[in-house]
Amino acid sequence: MNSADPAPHGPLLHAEDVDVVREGRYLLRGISLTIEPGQHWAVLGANGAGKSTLLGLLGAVSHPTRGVVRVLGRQLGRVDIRELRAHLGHVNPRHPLRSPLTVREVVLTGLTNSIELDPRRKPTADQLAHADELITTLGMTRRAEAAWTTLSQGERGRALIARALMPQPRLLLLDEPATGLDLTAREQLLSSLDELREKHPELASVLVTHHLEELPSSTTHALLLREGECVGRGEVAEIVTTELVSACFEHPIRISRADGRWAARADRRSATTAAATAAAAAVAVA
Ligand SMILES: Nc1ncnc2c1ncn2[C@@H]1O[C@H](COP(=O)(O)OP(=O)(O)OP(=O)(O)O)[C@@H](O)[C@H]1O
Repeated sequence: MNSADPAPHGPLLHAEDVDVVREGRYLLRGISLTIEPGQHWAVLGANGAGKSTLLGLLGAVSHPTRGVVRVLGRQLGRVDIRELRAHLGHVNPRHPLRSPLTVREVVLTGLTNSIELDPRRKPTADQLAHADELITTLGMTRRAEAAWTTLSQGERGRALIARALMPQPRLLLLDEPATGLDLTAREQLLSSLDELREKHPELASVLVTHHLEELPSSTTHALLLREGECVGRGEVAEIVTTELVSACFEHPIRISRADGRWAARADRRSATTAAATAAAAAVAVA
């Protein structure tokens, strides 16, 4: 792991009673979360629930309005966040690269956390070998020499995960990594994540999504957000349930799990019952 690691022991991340207020509006309210090595969190919620806002805090990109966030033992607001970011692998699906770097070169930019290659920094033989190992883990060996500009969205996603892992971070943050992928690309991405987590048991991750089908089977914990507030938080089997997910999305949803993966369907029976109850209540009020 990274040699200048500021907190080799203890939780990787600890947020306590955090509020984020922007323009007088609560984007997050009273959020607490502790992430230990080896845990793989899913953050779920409807559009606008505050998932990306939370990921911004965890990635030391923004600060809480109230409450405390400790990333690798360091409190946000009291340390140079650029230093902390070097220990976090943040995968931004809107990576702004325009030039035709090869997949291997893109992965190597993870060493300097830059968009383009830094011509002054030649990678060492060990770093090149590490890049190739990550490319293999992410299933991109045959595309290692391909230019970024020619990659499909799924290939770009996997290249960016390898790039984020280049500095050997302890925490990997993934913002909707499967958005826009076709079925095969999504399944390849999720298998790569499962494999990665198996190979690096100390790595922790946070994956944001609004689709339960996009959760890798290696997910261990979940946090459900509704309008900036926590609806449930804990071990995935206790949180990703019909009851809590329905409350999170404010819609009757039935959750099923098969082969370690989750599926969500609108619960028509409950929807009909809910609509009938609402109609009866409206009649009663009238
Ligand atoms: N800087 C800001 N100032 C004011 N409001 C903001 C700001 N950033 C985000 N918001 C609002 O905060 C809410 C939460 O945004 P956020 O992007 O965290 O949601 P999300 O759960 O990631 O949504 P989605 O699933 O659509 O990506 C949204 O209503 C958004 O418009």
